[in-house]
Amino acid sequence: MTGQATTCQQSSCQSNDADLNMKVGNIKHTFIVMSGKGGVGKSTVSVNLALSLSMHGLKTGILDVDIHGPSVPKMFGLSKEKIKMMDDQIVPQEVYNGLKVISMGFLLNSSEDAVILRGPAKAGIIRQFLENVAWGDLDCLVIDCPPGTGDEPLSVVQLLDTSRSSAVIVTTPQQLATIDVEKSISFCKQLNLPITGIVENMSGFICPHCHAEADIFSSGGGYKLSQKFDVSYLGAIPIDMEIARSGDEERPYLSSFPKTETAARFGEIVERLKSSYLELQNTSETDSCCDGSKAQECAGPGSCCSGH
Ligand SMILES: Nc1ncnc2c1ncn2[C@@H]1O[C@H](COP(=O)(O)OP(=O)(O)OP(=O)(O)O)[C@@H](O)[C@H]1O
Repeated sequence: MTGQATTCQQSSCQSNDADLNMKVGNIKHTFIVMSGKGGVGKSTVSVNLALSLSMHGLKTGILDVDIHGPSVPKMFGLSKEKIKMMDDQIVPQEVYNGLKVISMGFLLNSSEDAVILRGPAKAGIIRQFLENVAWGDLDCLVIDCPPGTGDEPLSVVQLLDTSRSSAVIVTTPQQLATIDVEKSISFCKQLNLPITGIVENMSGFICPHCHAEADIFSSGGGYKLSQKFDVSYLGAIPIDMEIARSGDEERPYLSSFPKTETAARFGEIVERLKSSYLELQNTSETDSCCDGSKAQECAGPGSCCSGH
């Protein structure tokens, strides 16, 4: 463990919620990417969705809170980067024309370093990544969580305003993975975190030669889950050898293959994320009064404004 990683800055942990709300207030919406199971492609999906949102003109950031296995830096070719500070603030790395990236990996001396931290220390680091990063004004922040429903996703949800955040749940099609996703859905429901929808990754394999599709890990598990729990289905990403290769070559798939069948599948998911983002923006605008209070809470003319 590195000295930096272990040091939970007490002053920051104890800073008040108003500070955090003000900073996070510059981020219009946060998509929290979760999965019940490890290795289902959550980081791959997070990285490519964040890049695509950014390429669609939304000011976007990605925060990797996978404290024990941060893979986002490698996927952007940023493995050697370290945390940069300016005026007491952490400065995010910028890639692909303005996509902002922060990862626990930037605190490690090397990717082989093991991180041994208990829950409260992890919560302190996650808080700093939300509070002390110069994110600027963002339309969307994508948060890549470690698998499961442990300390990291719990801290993220507790620190954020759930009216401006929602979950994107990634699964593979097999029953074993979908059983674990049920736990993620239950986690969101218990914490009142809205679910934007489910993405089924590694859903079938498109042969690069004959273009026939084979269901190697079966398919449809994510869709069935969405029906069972009345949650939106965002779409499916096939097994694609170029996705695996891109990860190894330290670049996001969509940066090199923007016009393939797989890219089109990512595009459909991003369109759904964008619609959900715009819908939520409209709702919050019509819902809020001139002083920032909820319209329903406004006592009407002569109280905070005369607009109702
Ligand atoms: N659709 C896909 N086609 C081919 N390979 C994929 C696909 N999705 C992910 N992979 C590969 O699977 C491996 C695991 O992906 P990734 O690291 O994104 O999973 P994860 O769920 O974030 O893992 P972890 O549980 O460790 O956080 C990577 O090598 C990645 O390149």
